[in-house]
Amino acid sequence: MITCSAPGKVYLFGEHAVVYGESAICCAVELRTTVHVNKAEEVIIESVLGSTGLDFEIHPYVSHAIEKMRQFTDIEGVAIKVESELPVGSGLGSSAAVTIATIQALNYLYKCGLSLEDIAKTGHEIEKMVQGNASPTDTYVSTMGGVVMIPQRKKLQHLKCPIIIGNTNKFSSTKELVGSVAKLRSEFPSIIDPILANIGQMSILAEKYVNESDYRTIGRLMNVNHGLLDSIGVGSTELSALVYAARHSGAISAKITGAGGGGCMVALAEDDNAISIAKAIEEAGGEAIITKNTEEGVRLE
Ligand SMILES: Nc1ncnc2c1ncn2[C@@H]1O[C@H](COP(=O)(O)OP(=O)(O)OP(=O)(O)O)[C@@H](O)[C@H]1O
Ligand SMILES: C[C@@](O)(CCO)CC(=O)[O-]
Ligand SMILES: [Mg+2]
Repeated sequence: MITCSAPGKVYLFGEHAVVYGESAICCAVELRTTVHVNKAEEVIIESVLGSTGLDFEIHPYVSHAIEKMRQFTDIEGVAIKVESELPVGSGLGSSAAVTIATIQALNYLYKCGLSLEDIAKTGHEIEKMVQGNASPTDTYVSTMGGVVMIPQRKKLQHLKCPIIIGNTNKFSSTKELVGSVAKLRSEFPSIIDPILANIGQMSILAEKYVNESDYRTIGRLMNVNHGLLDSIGVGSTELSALVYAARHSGAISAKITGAGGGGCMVALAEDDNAISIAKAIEEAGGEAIITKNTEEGVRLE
């Protein structure tokens, strides 16, 4: 049996805009998806979503990963078991983490010799296929770990401050939210395109502050990014409640992370106020997770 794991992520800047080629800065977090694979008589996929064979409805990412890996090797039957610390469909990159961990586990099991770059690229192709339109961000950061800038594929300085995630526990489908932004953009290109370009500029400006570990300035820009995400329709009452609870309890910054709609927000904290921010998020009706940036991308367990 081979076991691999891959991390989830939070966006400091640039979700949605990155789908249209703008820049984003994304940060791998210490919450991982673990995938066990073993040769078997038939295809069996087991996860919190159920137990299936090759199934593009219930297990689209894992099923496409098996199909893609069939381009490199002969896979007859395989038993795949997924365990995850990441909430499903919540903006923390659960789809990318399960995809990347599955590809790497199959890569080891069948000795395909894929490099990390190959794995990130194959993962991106799968996200595009399932999501309709997808940036390479989530799959790249899940493969490489650290803090990365996309589309430049540049590694930035490790983020040392505590990261607080607030989960609304309201499911959000990335495919649907990416579709709703596409619709808004096609109706009002002269309004929406400059907003997306502005978000991209924020990432370009913020690169320097990330590399200098200037969390105050990063935070001020993240708050602006939140407002722009709200303006393109990916906010919600529940997300706003958690964002403002975090800010009022002393967070350096608080914004939507990932596709939005429901799902999660992210706040940056000082070393000494992470717990009080987490409490404020819980009091506002969210589920709080205190985590940090990890340099560990996909790995063999
Ligand atoms: N533990 C898991 N086991 C099996 N499939 C999973 C698991 N976690 C996520 N998935 C797959 O990923 C889908 C959710 O992906 P989606 O892109 O909508 O949300 P996300 O990746 O959590 O958020 P975002 O893309 O905004 O970061 C699920 O419907 C399922 O197909
Ligand atoms: C909303 C989006 O920008 C981030 C999802 O985590 C979609 C993508 O980049 O594929
Ligand atoms: Mg996803």
